[in-house]
Order: sequence, then C-alpha cells, then structure tokens
Amino acid sequence: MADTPNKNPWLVGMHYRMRTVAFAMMFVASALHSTGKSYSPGLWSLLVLLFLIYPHLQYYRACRARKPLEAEMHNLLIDSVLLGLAVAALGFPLWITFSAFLGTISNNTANMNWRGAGKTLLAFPAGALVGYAVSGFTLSPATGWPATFFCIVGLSAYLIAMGNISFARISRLRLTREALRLRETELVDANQTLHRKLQEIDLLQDQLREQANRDALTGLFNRRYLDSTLDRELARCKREGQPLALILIDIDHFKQINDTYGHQAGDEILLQLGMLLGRMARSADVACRYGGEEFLLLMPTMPLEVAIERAEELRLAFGEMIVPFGNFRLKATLSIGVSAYPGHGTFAEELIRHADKALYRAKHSGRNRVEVWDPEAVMSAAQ
Ligand SMILES: Nc1nc2c(ncn2[C@@H]2O[C@H](COP(=O)(O)OP(=O)(O)OP(=O)(O)O)[C@@H](O)[C@H]2O)c(=O)[nH]1
Repeated sequence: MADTPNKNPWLVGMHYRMRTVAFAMMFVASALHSTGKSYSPGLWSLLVLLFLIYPHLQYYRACRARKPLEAEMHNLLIDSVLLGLAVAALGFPLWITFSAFLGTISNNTANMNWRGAGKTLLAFPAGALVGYAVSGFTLSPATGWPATFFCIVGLSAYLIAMGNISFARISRLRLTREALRLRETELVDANQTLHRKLQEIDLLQDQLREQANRDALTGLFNRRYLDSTLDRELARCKREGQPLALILIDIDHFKQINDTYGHQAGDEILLQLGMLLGRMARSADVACRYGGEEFLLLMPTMPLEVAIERAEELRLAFGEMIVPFGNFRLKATLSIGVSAYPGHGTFAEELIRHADKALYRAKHSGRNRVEVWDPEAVMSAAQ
C-alpha cells in the first residue's frame, strides 16, 4: 500500500476500514461455527483469503483505479458475490448467512440507493450459487450459540457504525453546503462591488477624456480636440458635398489689457469671449480656444457668405460687450480671419493657414474687423 495516494476519496478509505473489520468478524464467526466440524484445508484457505486478505486487495484496486469512486462501487458488488460464495461454502449457517446478507445489502443500499439493493439481490445469490456448486451442495443452517451470539453482536455493531458514519457524512455535507452558500453570498456582493467600481472607472474615464479635450479656463474645446476633429469634419463635408468654414479670432491689444489691468482681468475677458462663442455656436459647430488669446470656430456645412455674416455678428457682439472687473468696465475688440472649403483649400492645415493669413490682414488693416482669405490680396501685399 506504499503508493496509496492522498487523492483517494474519503469514502474509499472509510469502506476499507469498515470492510477490514466486518470481514474479520465474519472470519471469527466462521471460526466459531467450525467448532465440532471439520473444515477442509481448502475451506480454511478460502476463508483466510476472503475474509482477511481480500479487503486489502480491494482497497489497493480502488486506489490504483483512474476513478477510485467508481471502482469502489464495483468493489461493493464483488463483496456481495464473495459473501454469497463464502456462506454457501459453509453450508448456509443461518446467522452467518443473515449477517453477511444484511450487512452487504444495507451497505450497498446506503451507497447506491435502491439500485444497490437490487444489484445485491442478484450478486449475493449468484455468488451463493457458485459456492454451493463448488462446495458440493452441502446445507447445514444450524448455527451454534457462540457463532449466533457473535453474529448478533457483530451485525448490530456494524449497523450502528454505519448509522454513525451516515450521520457524520450528512453533518459534513450540511456544513459544506452552508459554507458554500456563504461564499456564494460573498461572491455576489464582491461581484456587485466590482460592477459598481467598473461603472465609476468608466465615468472617470469619460470625465478624463472630456477634460483632456477641454480648455481649463473657458471650458471650450482645446487645440488637441480641434486637430482630431477638423480632418474628420472636413472629410465628412467632402463626402456629402457640403461646405465648411473656419473663423479664427484674436483679441486686439490683449497684451495691453493684461499690462494695464492685470492678468486676471485678461482672464475674465477670455472667459467672457468663450461664453459668447459658446452661445453663438450651433450644435454642429466646434468652438475652441486655439492659443493664448486666439479662438477658432469650426462650422461644418456652413457656406463662406454665411460664415462671414456670423463672424461679423460675433465681432459686433464682442465689441459691445462690457466686462466688469473690480472697479473697471473693460472693453475689447476682435480681429477675425475667415476661410472656407472648398474655395480656400482642401486640407485642414491649408484652411487654418489661410484663415490665419486673413486674420493677419485684419490686424494690419487696423484691427476690429473681419477679413476673408483672398490670395490676390495676399500677393499684392507681398509685392
Ligand atoms: N490673461 C491672460 N493672458 C494671456 C493668456 N494667454 C496669453 N496671454 C497673453 O496674451 C498676450 C498676447 O499678446 P500679443 O501676441 O502681443 O498680442 P496683442 O497684445 O493682443 O496684440 P495684437 O494681437 O497684435 O492685437 C500676451 O501678453 C500673453 O501673455 C491667458 O491665458 N491669460
């Protein structure tokens, strides 16, 4: 038994102990029954082999099997066959036969349900038939009182032990089931917590993504977002045969405002311009802070003429705006450059460059005005 691995189910070990004790008791009962009879050496050998050696062989077999539990169920039926064979070889002594039959059928029923009982009813008589044939059809049911007494005590002890083991198994099962239920509840709780955390992470990721695309001061989109959006919007307008306009906005003499009233005053003006742009932009427009005091309004599907009108409206609205700051009432003006697809370029970078050139012209033509990209005007300015 050196290689009996620990992986063997508890049931196999328990059966081994029960079988070893029960079969040893059967041997004692047979020996007590032998008083006054002359058992042949062959019969003694059979009894020794069956009741003292066989249980260890069965355990070895179950331990070596690929499926020990399945092998053990077969062992139980082999027990029935061999017990039938043994009692037949002894001539069916009544109490020994009764003990052997009741022991094996109750054991098989406990392990295999009614099917176990049914199989025993076939296996035990089958073994008995073989034993009866081999031993020469002897029949001596009378059992002496020592063997009878031993059988009654032994069978009772065996059945009590079985009841006790069943109780232990049921208790163990109940405990396991309760532990499992507890673990299941814990798992459900953990799963819900995890689900909540994942939702929080999703939300935080959305917020982070949003923050990464926004300017902290004005809340408008930032240049990073514009870079990723402009190409996409332009491609969409090209696909759909729609125009697209850009207006680039710069606050005039902003440095002067900063220098005169302080950086915070400049920030307040930037904030107010951001809010004005937000109010004037359509839902399809993308209003963004393009640089320090530069803003850009991307207007998909907007023709150049309308974009110029919108730029003019914006310039006027901002020019009329009074920004209170402490005791001061600040005012500023805007210079705006406009470019549009398809007339002023087919690439995003080209359109921005041309809007910037138009803005440059607005600055150099006296500021507080809207200028549209005009290649000829640029050329003549260059000459
Ligand atoms: N308050 C404030 N000022 C900023 C911010 N970003 C850039 N600026 C300032 O904006 C000013 C831009 O000045 P310039 O580029 O010389 O332009 P300008 O004074 O507006 O003159 P023109 O554009 O030629 O009319 C600089 O003084 C920057 O320090 C900001 O976030 N807040």
